[in-house]
Amino acid sequence: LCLGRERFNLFVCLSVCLSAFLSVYLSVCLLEMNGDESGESNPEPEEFIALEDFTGSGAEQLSFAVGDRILIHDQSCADWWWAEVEGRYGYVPSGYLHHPDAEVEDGWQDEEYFGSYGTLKLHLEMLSDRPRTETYRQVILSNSTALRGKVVMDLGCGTGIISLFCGRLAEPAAVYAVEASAVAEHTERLVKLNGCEGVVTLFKSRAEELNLPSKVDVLVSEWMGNCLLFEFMVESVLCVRDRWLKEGGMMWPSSATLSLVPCQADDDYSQKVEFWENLYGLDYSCLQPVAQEEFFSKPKFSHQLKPEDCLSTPCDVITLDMHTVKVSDLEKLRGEFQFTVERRGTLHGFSAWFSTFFQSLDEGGPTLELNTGPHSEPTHWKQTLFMLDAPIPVEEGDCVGGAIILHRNPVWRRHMSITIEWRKKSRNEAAFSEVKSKRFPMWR
Ligand SMILES: N=C(N)NC/C=C/[C@H]1O[C@@H](n2cnc3c(N)ncnc32)[C@H](O)[C@@H]1O
Repeated sequence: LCLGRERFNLFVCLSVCLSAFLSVYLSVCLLEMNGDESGESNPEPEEFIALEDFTGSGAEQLSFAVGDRILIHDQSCADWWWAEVEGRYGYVPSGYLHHPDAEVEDGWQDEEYFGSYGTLKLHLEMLSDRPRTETYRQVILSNSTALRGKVVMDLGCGTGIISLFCGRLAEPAAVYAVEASAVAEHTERLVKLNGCEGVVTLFKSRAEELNLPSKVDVLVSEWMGNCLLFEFMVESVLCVRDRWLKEGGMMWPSSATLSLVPCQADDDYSQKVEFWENLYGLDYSCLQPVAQEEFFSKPKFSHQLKPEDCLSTPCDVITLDMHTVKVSDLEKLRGEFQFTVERRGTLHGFSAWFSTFFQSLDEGGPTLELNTGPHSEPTHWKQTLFMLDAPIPVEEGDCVGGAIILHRNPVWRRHMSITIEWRKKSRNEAAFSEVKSKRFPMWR
């Protein structure tokens, strides 16, 4: 009996300890779970800056605007973080956020940028681009009389070809050839080799740091990047314009436009997405969303858009007047569009390209144009393709309306994101569909 009583007491004691342990354990778990909701139990939330506007979908996602301060409570998932914005909780896309302390030693990445132009590779590509280079030659040639006695600056002259056109095809008083990369060593020799040292003076310097003997009458530069603005060399051109161009001086290009067209892209869609449907008799279709993300979340540059893939007449969505546009205007550029579909097909996405225009120095003289679109001779830029996540069948007479927004990256100053918003109205419908949108980083 006494053994039994001892065992009984032991049993009671153990069960009391066990239930105490369980209740403590459960309350900690509950705290942990509740804590996740408001972040109390987690370490101090970290503050990030929104690089971009974001419109959340569903109750789970938080919307915010570029520049908003976002408190991050949980980064356990790579792409979606648990966040708080002004007392609201939800998930936010981590790619839209920048940590203020993240050491951005140089948002312009100048070392890498000018390094890339220090070898011949990119210059060979640009010089091999006949429509590009020939347009600048024609601009100098057709203005040769008016250029007599003028002071010209060639900003970002590279190997100096535009400066040599000026020296050989016209009689300017002086040409300031400005080049910051190591290619300038070769430019020095090219100026001598082509008998232009009396006219062309080379400045191996960043254009923003120049000290010139005089202001200039003409500022010529070939600054255009993918989607017109990538690299944002245009900022250097505008800074130099404001500092060194005489009142009433000429900018070449004088203006630039970004054009857009809704298009088909059967090859890209079949090779990158449909490809996974039936692979040697095997079903790989679960990889299609992965392929969408990997291949279509960024723009495709150097896309060769065929005229027959255009679903409507292109339209100019953004125009820059190079005599008046301000650097601050470049932070956010928005263009609206409304396309009428001209033939039955599949809307896979939109293609973009740019044109630049060169006003004549002679009153009433012809304006020359460099058009990098699908109806012109191909250039090294070709076109840029923005693929939507789901193809949209379209009929002749349908309407595709929307907007394109170029948002400069507040941290990585040579980068931007391009957001395309679109909606469709079939020809026999009265109302447009809901607006959809997709943001394409170029490239951050
Ligand atoms: N992307 C196209 N189309 N052209 C790029 C053309 C870039 C060329 O211009 C030079 N460059 C760019 N920005 C500056 C600057 N701020 N000061 C001096 N040189 C500069 C680069 O080193 C290349 O040689």
